[in-house]
Amino acid sequence: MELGEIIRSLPQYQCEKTLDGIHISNVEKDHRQVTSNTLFICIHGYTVDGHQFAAEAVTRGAVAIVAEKPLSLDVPVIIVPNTKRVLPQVASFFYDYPTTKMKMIGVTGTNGKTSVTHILEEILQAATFRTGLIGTIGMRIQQKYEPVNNTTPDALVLQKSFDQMVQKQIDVGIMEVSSHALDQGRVHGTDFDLAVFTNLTQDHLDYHQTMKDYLFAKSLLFSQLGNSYSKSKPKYAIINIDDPAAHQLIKSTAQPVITYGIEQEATFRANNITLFEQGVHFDMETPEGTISMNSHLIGKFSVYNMLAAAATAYYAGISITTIKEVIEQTKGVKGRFQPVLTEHDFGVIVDYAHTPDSLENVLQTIKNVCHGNVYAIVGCGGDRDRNKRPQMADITCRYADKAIFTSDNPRSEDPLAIIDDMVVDLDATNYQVIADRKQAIRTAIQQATSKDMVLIAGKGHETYQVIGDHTYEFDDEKVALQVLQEEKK
Ligand SMILES: CC(=O)N[C@H]1[C@@H](OP(=O)(O)OP(=O)(O)OC[C@H]2O[C@@H](n3ccc(=O)[nH]c3=O)[C@H](O)[C@@H]2O)O[C@H](CO)[C@@H](O)[C@@H]1O[C@H](C)C(=O)N[C@@H](C)C(=O)N[C@H](CCC(=O)O)C(=O)O
Ligand SMILES: Nc1ncnc2c1ncn2[C@@H]1O[C@H](COP(=O)(O)OP(=O)(O)OP(=O)(O)O)[C@@H](O)[C@H]1O
Ligand SMILES: N[C@H](CCC[C@H](N)C(=O)O)C(=O)O
Ligand SMILES: [Mg+2]
Repeated sequence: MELGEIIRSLPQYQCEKTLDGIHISNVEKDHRQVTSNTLFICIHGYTVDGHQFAAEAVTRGAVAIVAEKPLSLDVPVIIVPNTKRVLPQVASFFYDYPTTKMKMIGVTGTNGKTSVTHILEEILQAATFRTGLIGTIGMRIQQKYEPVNNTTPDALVLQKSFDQMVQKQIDVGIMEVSSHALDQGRVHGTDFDLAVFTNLTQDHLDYHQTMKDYLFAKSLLFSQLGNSYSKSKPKYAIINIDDPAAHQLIKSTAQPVITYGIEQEATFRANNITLFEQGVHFDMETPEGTISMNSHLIGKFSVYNMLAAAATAYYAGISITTIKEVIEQTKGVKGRFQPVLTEHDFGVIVDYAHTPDSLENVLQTIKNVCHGNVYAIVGCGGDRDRNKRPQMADITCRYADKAIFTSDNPRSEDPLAIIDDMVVDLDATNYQVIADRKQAIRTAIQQATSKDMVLIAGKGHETYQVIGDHTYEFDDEKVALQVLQEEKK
């Protein structure tokens, strides 16, 4: 694409050199990715200022630079007021607005995004749609996951991925939309058709400061959902009506609202819920009548995820019959209430609960089905929301018979200092501190006896543990299996 074509699409810019005759074959914001004929965009980040890499980008092949200030370089330097706002504009223009060429589903909320997007992927694939998925576990176009740096990557990575999806004739893009992404405009330029809200509870207060700011960030997905009614590309906001934030989100959007829930009247509503150790039964009210559902997924929170997926799939054009069939078959996602297969008479569950609400839901679910003692191995991530630490410790001690506080990903923090933050005001005494995660898992497994259940919370699908500057291999499921074997239990 010609540089002039890209730059003239911007509302405001200045450049002293001619833009003509320069061909752009790549756009980058990281100088390490620059190749010949790249347009390099300098981003002033949280950690470093990308302007300092502009000269190196030119050495590597950048033929033009977008910046917020003059830089003395031999290539054209296009000055704009704010490169962060320009990035999504250039990205979607360069890749020719790929999300207008497929159906796009965005799922936001504190908990349940990965779970809901995966159920949706299964339903859509069963209905023979070709799907592209982006989220915490990675990106996958139809089959294999590729790693992504963020649950919701930046606009450039996103638009490039959507372009790949269009090239591969993907019908529906499904993605998790994090509050950080909404706040930073990573999804500017993404034309969502269905925007889904799971729930809002405390997390990320290190970043958003207050719950009001956190809610505002979430609401952007709904306020930015289309700007006109369109027959060819109808838009829907799919909202969990039981969540206290629901009404604020409904007010944020001009598009038709579809509700789901358990407590309140809703378009998709679950009644007569029976929770079992092996799954859940419920009746689901739908626009086509009530159907009975039998699922392998566990816990009331999973009912919410199934309702969200069902409502979204229905308004994406899938039949109720297919929705029911797939939901009844699905076994869930790696690391979300995942049983570790043991031949022993106690259960071990790996779960990604890393917020107070998710931990409470999961422990409540285990408590309801466990006939012995509940062991919970819980830690909190370093360099993340500190407010949730004492809450998570308190919840653990309230539900578990025996709590073991350990390390999650301590990152740059002292593991014991994180655990201190967790237990500092704790009145309960039914806990032990074992900072070494493997040792914590071993201790619980050594102590567990018939009918007990051991919850290993916080890291779910993760295959690593970040301690200081090092990333070590660590997979809760594998470690649990190894310990079970070593302990001959
Ligand atoms: C706080 C935050 O959101 N940071 C994001 C931000 O990083 P940053 O601003 O620190 O970037 P930076 O390192 O200062 O770099 C600035 C610029 O210089 C460039 N650069 C940098 C170094 C270099 O050698 N050369 C170079 O060109 C960079 O490419 C960039 O353009 O931009 C990066 C690229 O888009 C993101 O990967 C990064 O996410 C970090 C890793 C992160 O941890 N983010 C978390 C808070 C987050 O976003 N989490 C949510 C999930 C939440 C949930 O699931 O609940 C998510 O969506 O992942
Ligand atoms: N609807 C829900 N409500 C509350 N808790 C849930 C819900 N769904 C899942 N959980 C719990 O939250 C954990 C994380 O679920 P999931 O990975 O689907 O959420 P997420 O929103 O993608 O999280 P992240 O923000 O880290 O990407 C699960 O392991 C489970 O413990
Ligand atoms: N998306 C979540 C992941 C947390 C996972 C937990 N294992 C941790 O490292 O804190 C976050 O950024 O808060
Ligand atoms: Mg996720």
